[in-house]
Amino acid sequence: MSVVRLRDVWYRYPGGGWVLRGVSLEAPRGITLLAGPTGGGKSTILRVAAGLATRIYGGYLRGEVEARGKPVLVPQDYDLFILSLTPREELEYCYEASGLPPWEARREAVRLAEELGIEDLLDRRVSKLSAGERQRVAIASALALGAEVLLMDEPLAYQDPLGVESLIRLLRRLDVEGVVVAEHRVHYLLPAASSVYLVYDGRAKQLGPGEAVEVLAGILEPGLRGVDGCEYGCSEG
Ligand SMILES: Nc1ncnc2c1ncn2[C@@H]1O[C@H](COP(=O)(O)OP(=O)(O)OP(=O)(O)O)[C@@H](O)[C@H]1O
Repeated sequence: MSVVRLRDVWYRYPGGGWVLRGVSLEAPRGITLLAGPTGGGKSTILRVAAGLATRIYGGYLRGEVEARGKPVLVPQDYDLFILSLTPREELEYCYEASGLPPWEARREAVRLAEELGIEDLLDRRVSKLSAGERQRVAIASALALGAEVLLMDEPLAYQDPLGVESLIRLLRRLDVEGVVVAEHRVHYLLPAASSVYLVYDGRAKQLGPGEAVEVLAGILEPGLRGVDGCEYGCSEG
């Protein structure tokens, strides 16, 4: 059963040509990796899956888009996503926006912060947090908004290897239906992925465990071949 399903989806931004040209994909539970060359359409697929493409950018969309539960897109630029002065205010605001009364929003904000290990950040200024800390807050905000399918655009950008490992551990244990990640640094995510799509030229092609390393090494990361022969979905924890 897929958590996100696109069927023959075509999309173009206002005034432009088609940037998605018949995308069909099914993201199962767990982490789905969208990889591919720059400008291939990864971010646009996330926007379409989140139901934001035509709402925010306009343009023209056709084809079928379904998500199991509420999809929330965490964009690469967290400053566009986190609107409050402090994480506490942000989480309370998101919970209230999801329909909780203020007293419950206050309680849930603390509970979620503890769950994600960001309770120490609650009363810090968002503007003074590191990129990695802001990312945690953005993920928490998405969950507080009721995300059941988390869509993440290049979450590994600007993260050091330790930050990457801890983010991937977090993504694997989140209580959501599924996570769809657009990412260039594929070698970190391949072992954690349940499904991998190569996105290029407005199309998406599913890559099986046996071919992902070879194909992505050819296009994105020549070093992949040398790292190990790990097939995706192979590592635990
Ligand atoms: N807001 C926009 N308005 C018009 N065209 C856009 C817009 N955003 C993206 N595009 C175009 O859509 C195409 C796909 O872009 P998209 O950002 O989805 O690719 P991507 O695979 O995520 O690229 P990258 O890896 O560089 O982030 C590109 O040709 C891009 O120029």
